[in-house]
Amino acid sequence: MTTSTAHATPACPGLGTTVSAQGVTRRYGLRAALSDLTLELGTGVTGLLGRNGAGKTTLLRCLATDLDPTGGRLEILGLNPERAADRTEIRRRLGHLPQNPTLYPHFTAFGLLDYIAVLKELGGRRRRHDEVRRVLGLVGLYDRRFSRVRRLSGGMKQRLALAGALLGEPRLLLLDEPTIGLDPEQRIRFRDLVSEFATTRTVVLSTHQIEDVEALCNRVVVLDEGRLVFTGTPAELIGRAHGHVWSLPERPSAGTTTWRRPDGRYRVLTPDATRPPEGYEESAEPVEPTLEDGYLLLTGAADTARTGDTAGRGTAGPGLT
Ligand SMILES: Nc1ncnc2c1ncn2[C@@H]1O[C@H](COP(=O)(O)OP(=O)(O)OP(=O)(O)O)[C@@H](O)[C@H]1O
Repeated sequence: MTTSTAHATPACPGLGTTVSAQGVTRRYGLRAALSDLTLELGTGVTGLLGRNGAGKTTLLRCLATDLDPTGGRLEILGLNPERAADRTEIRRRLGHLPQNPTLYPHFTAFGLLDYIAVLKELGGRRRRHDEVRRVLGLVGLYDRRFSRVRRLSGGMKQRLALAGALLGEPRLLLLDEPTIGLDPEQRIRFRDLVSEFATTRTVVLSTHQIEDVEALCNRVVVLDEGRLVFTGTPAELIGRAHGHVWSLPERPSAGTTTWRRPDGRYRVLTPDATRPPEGYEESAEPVEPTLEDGYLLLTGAADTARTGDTAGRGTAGPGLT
């Protein structure tokens, strides 16, 4: 299912709605970081994609009740974040890993999570400590629980911040670029953790790592300049690029998104038409598209790469309707 701007979109069928946004707008001064966003999300992992500045963090911050929309209506976990009592209840039930989490450097890993658990009002001392140990185990930092935060590596700090978001088993988990700095082993561990977590809960994952979206998400939302330009399954986004990807024996003269593969042939993404680039009708071989191809076509980035025109946004790919 695809939408250009403000069309209602169903959540995962049969799995209930966790987040409902109706015409949500968020302005910073005159700039609209989110424009008239209508969207419903349910159980599972939703991948939030978009270029730098597309509005992903702004959307997550609105869902985390950290920012108020300047227009439209949000419903989160059946509650209205405009009402103070509801807002408190939403905050009790959500976990948020922000883009630049604040981690007090002189705390130990355990002490920091315990501090967050106190703020989250997670029961008495014993229950709280059990919960802290549980999430430390989930992110593979149990052995480092007595290390000072400042002595942890970048990837470990990221995992510690994730553990903080997981405290209390939130119903809604908001993750802003969570896999930055993780090594491959930890990234797999992250996928395992999030995919299990999302069998009964809602996860919204903002990322530039398209392979994480392919691996984890049952739903993809693409933002472009604050507008919703796609919502659907990963397979539907890949489907956008069918017939647009080719393998050629040489770099085509008319530029398009391309690179030289290890086998010496050039992988080419043609934004305009589902036919081989002109002059290569005989030698072109069709290539199975990836999610990245669908995304590049949708956001017009394939055209931008071709022209080298980073400001030229008038050449949107065929997915923009
Ligand atoms: N506090 C702020 N004050 C003013 N403008 C802001 C503020 N935060 C974000 N913006 C602007 O809002 C727009 C959306 O920013 P946002 O951080 O939501 O994008 P993003 O998709 O998360 O980007 P990235 O992928 O780079 O993290 C951008 O134009 C940005 O410059």
